Amino acid sequence: MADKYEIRRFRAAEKGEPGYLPGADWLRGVGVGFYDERHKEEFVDKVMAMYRVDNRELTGVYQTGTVAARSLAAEIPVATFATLRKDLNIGYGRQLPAQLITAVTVRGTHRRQGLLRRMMTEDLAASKADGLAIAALTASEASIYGRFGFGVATFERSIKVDTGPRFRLRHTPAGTVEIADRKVLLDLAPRVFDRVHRHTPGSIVRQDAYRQRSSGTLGQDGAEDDSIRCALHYDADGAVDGYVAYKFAGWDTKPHTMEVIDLVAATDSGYLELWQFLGSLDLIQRVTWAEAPADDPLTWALEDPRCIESSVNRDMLWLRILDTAQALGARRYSSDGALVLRVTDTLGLAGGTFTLTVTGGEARVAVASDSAAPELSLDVAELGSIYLGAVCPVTLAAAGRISEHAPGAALTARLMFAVERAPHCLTHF
Ligand SMILES: CC(=O)SCCNC(=O)CCNC(=O)[C@H](O)C(C)(C)COP(=O)(O)OP(=O)(O)OC[C@H]1O[C@@H](n2cnc3c(N)ncnc32)[C@H](O)[C@@H]1OP(=O)(O)O
Repeated sequence: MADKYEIRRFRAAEKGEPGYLPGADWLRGVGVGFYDERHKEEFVDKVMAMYRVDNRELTGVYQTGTVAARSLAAEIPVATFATLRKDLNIGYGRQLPAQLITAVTVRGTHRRQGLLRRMMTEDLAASKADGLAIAALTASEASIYGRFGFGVATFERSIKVDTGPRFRLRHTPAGTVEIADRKVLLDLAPRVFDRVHRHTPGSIVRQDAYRQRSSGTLGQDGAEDDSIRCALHYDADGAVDGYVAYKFAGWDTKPHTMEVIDLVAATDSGYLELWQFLGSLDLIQRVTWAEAPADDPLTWALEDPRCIESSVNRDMLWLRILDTAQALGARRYSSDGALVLRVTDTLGLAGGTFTLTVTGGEARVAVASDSAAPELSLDVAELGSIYLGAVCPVTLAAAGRISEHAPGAALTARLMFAVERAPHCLTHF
């Protein structure tokens, strides 16, 4: 493989800057991998400008020999991989910088030759060497990333809400909702999201694309999207503390449907009041949202929870612990206790035996000798799964994914790793 392919890594650059062309070719490679239509130049320019704001590192794998006649040029990578660094809320407002991995593609004609493995293992090792304790991704298929030590850590679901006469919430409004021009979200969306991020375990700081998409500045083909609508929630003092960006599915869609593009509320009452607003829209009988929380207060606020038709919970955020002692030490815990954990890691980054002692919610982590008797043994992927409190260690033990050597140790882990409110990640990347 070494002589057939060359790996290049570079930072995203804007139009007019030296790295722009390789970036645009790289984006074409991503489009080939995900079966996208060829992007218009306006779209590419906007995307590269956003990537630059996020300081994305782009990795491309290029053919070194002569490419087949009339096939895609050698400058279009046969494999792509991108990373950016953003903070992850690990519970109780604590933050850990995470290596976010995205845009992973290998062209069908070059697959199963180890290109993904090479890009992934090199990147994880470099991230650890850089001092990061955690990496994260969202997966196109659930069968790919476990082998690299990633475990499912948060969930989401798609919902269809019947907003006909039976839609009634048990909630007395504390604030108000008003319609606004979509463009106000360019400025407001990051500010509202920042408040949500600080109190939501599992939340990841958003990349620049979010405010652009929610405000309709970046539509499908890069043009403005005038179909995006926006409503703002104001608290009792008149300050904006929530918003919903939404889109009408058209008169031909029956029942008449409004699609939520982004719904972000910094307070519990703001969240319910935005739903009251959506439920009150005249001529609309259904509201859909593809990224709703798995554990959703809306369900419990509805007089008739069966207004919600929901998909099964889907895996959303996958976590990969890179440094076990650092990751365990960074968390605040919900219950005091002590555990000896044996962590296995086939990539050799985060394995070992660790004692975790929690007093007053604060952790002390020590590396134990491998001869120390573990109370729980688990792969690093399962450690990633239980880390944010959304996956129950007792269930993983029942599934044979965690071995419990001391009776009750999995329950102790469950109580310790619990977080202050349901984890949810509103950031796809
Ligand atoms: C974070 C994200 O961006 S998610 C998006 C992922 N990308 C896609 O789904 C786009 C379409 N698919 C692809 O581009 C490619 O098939 C990829 C990226 C999934 C795999 O790339 P490849 O270079 O073929 O993988 P590679 O040869 O390195 O295989 C590594 C290992 O993963 C396994 N593997 C690869 N793809 C899959 C898959 N889809 N399902 C299950 N196992 C897989 C291989 O069998 C191999 O296993 P082993 O090392 O234990 O023997």
